[in-house]
Amino acid sequence: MSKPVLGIIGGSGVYDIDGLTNTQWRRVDSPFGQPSDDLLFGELNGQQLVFLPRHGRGHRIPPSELNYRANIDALKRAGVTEIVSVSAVGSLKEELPPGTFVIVDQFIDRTFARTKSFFETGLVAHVSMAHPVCGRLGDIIEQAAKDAGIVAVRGGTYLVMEGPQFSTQAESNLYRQWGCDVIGMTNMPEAKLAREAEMCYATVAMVTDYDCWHPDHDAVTVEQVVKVLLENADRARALVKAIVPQVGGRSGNCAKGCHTALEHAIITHGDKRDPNVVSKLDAVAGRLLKR
Ligand SMILES: CSC[C@H]1O[C@H](OP(=O)(O)O)[C@H](O)[C@@H]1O
Ligand SMILES: Nc1ncnc2[nH]cnc12
Repeated sequence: MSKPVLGIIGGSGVYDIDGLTNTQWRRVDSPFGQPSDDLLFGELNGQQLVFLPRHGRGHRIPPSELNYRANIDALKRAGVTEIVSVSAVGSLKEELPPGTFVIVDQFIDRTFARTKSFFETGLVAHVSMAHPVCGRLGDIIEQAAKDAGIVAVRGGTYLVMEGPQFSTQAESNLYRQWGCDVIGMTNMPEAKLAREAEMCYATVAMVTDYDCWHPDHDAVTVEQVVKVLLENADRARALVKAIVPQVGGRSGNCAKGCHTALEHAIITHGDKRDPNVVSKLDAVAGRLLKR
């Protein structure tokens, strides 16, 4: 049974969390390489919290070069059990204008140039991604938004593109035909790796633009994204503050199965496992591999 510790992965425009006490930026080493930055450890109203700026402080690292494995592994080593991703996204629907917060519940992963699993030759595992977002954490975010007086749309499909260039209009229209709601570049393989590491994962997507499909709006620019993010920074901060106390209330493992996702996922026979691969997975899968 894991003690609940909230980890926040801050996306574009979110490079720090204010209002924390007992703060310390601490380097956490990972066998998968360098995380995006040091981790910020702190407390919010007596509740422990760990923060990681996804692109590093100062936004140094593009989506395709992020070391997603090191980021999730480092958060796991830091004791994090539930991850809330805060991400800027483009809107693929008229009714989701810039400024809307969406509690995403599905992803379509169109990325192709990233390492997507902690597992490899020498230790093979297949986890379920049918429900990529923890519904319990989604409930917590929804309730926290209500408590903080923030309107947030529950549910939505996030199309994850490779980037770093924004989409062509043909691509944007295709994703709209697929029924996707929002588009971004980072939440995959992050969500897949969080599942493999048996951590709850949920996303607060902050709509910053209409991508490039909308006849009445110019195509997205970084300038526009940053402008809308700054306008919404106070609401994002208030939402995080409201989430923290609710995460602390969990007792026992996540009822949605996030903390036991690997239970029946590892298929490589005990005598065929590569000890080098196994040793790197001490944090991610140590619970099962030490047996
Ligand atoms: C600065 S616009 C494009 C950039 O913003 C989003 O990042 P994040 O998900 O970390 O907020 C998007 O995915 C792109 O990486
Ligand atoms: N339109 C867009 N496409 C991809 N990522 C984004 N992040 C913010 N807006 C975006």
